[in-house]
Order: sequence, then C-alpha cells, then structure tokens
Amino acid sequence: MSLDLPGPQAVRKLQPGRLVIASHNPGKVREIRALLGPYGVEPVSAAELDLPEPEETGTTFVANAELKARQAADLSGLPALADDSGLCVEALGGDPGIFSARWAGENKDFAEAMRRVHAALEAAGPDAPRDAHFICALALAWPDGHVEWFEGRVDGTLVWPPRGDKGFGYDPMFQMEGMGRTFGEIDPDNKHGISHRAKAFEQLVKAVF
Ligand SMILES: O=P(O)(O)OP(=O)(O)OP(=O)(O)OC[C@H]1O[C@@H](n2cnc3c(O)ncnc32)[C@H](O)[C@@H]1O
Ligand SMILES: [Mg+2]
Repeated sequence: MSLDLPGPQAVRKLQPGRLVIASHNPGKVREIRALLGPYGVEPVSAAELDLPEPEETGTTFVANAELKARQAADLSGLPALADDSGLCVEALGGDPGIFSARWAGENKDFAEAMRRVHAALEAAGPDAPRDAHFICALALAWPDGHVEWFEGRVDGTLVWPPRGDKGFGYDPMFQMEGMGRTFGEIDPDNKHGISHRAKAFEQLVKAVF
C-alpha cells in the first residue's frame, strides 16, 4: 500500500519543552512517551489536560492524525503530536484500517475486536491469506497552524488464538515478518525498536530534533 502523505513538508525544529500527546489511548501514550524519552520534551497527554476526544471523521490515517493534533494544539496553545494507526488485513480489503478502534466498540474491548477480525477472515474462506500490516501516521501541529506528517508500516501475519499480554490493541494476534512471537509476547523495548510506530518516529526524530 502506498503511503498517504499529503505532500512535501516544511519542517521546523521542536524545542525542548512541553508537547501534548494528542491521544486518549493509554497504551499508545505509554509507547510515545518511551519513544520521546531521549529528546528533552515534557509530554503531557490529552487526557491529563482534560481535552475532549474528537470525532475521527477523516478518510485516511493522516487526515485523522492531523485532525486530532490540530484540535489539541488549538485548545492547549502548545505543539501537539497525534498518532492515528491501525491494523490492515489484506484479505479484508484493508479492514479494519482506520476503523481499528471502532471495531472494539464503545467498551474498547480488543478481545472482541480480535474475534471480529478472526471471524471475518474465516468468512473469507479457508485459503484466505493471513497477511496484515500495521500503519502509524503521526501529525505534529503547532499552535500557529503549521502541521507536519510522518508515517511507518510493519508487515506480518495474523495468528489465532491471540498470544501474549504485553502491548495493547491487536498486538496479541500480530506476528511481524521474520519473528516467531507476536507483538503481545515481546518486551515493549523490543517493540519500540521495530514497530510501525518506531518507524514513524524515526522519520519524526530525524526531521524535528
Ligand atoms: O485516537 P486516539 O485517542 O489516539 O486513540 P485510539 O485508540 O482511538 O487510536 P486510533 O484512533 O489511532 O485507533 C487505532 C487502533 O488501532 C490499534 N492499534 C494501533 N496501534 C497499535 C499497536 O501498536 N498495536 C496494537 N494495536 C494497535 C489500537 O487498538 C487502536 O485503538
Ligand atoms: Mg481514535
């Protein structure tokens, strides 16, 4: 799948200081804090600032990341970093994709979301390939309206039943290419070196620090 970045970027440097992590997902916030650890920013999450969770009306990962970052920057007056990510299953035409969080329902029940993915794959037939990838789109928005985008992807296969209780979301059913363990079974430090989020952060870090 081609990356859906909106175009060339005019990049500026992020100064040490405060940065809003525009996410209400504690698993994601934990990973983003770890990835930003070495760079002297003082991240505060949207939940800590009591910012509302915007409706994700975009049709791409990048559009949704931008919408979340923009809202947090506007409301806080600080630079804001948002992450829109998801699991794309090839045999399901890319689903759940940008609807990955919504497949877990109002209760954010990812055991249920993983069952739904598995059931959809079963319905696609016994020979349906188990190939899938994770996408992570990052948007960094400044209070003055300027926005930058970065994206990362990791390819793998889906396993059933899910394995491991590390990570979050769909991690227990995703096994990265060339690995014998799921993202639910590997240590967070290990995931931070190889994941879709790690790859998007590699781009961000190169550009803004
Ligand atoms: O929008 P925010 O507030 O950041 O939190 P969210 O959970 O709604 O996040 P998304 O809209 O980006 O939805 C993406 C979903 O895809 C799943 N996902 C994203 N990255 C993942 C990862 O590294 N491992 C497992 N699942 C992931 C996760 O369950 C998310 O809820
Ligand atoms: Mg969301």
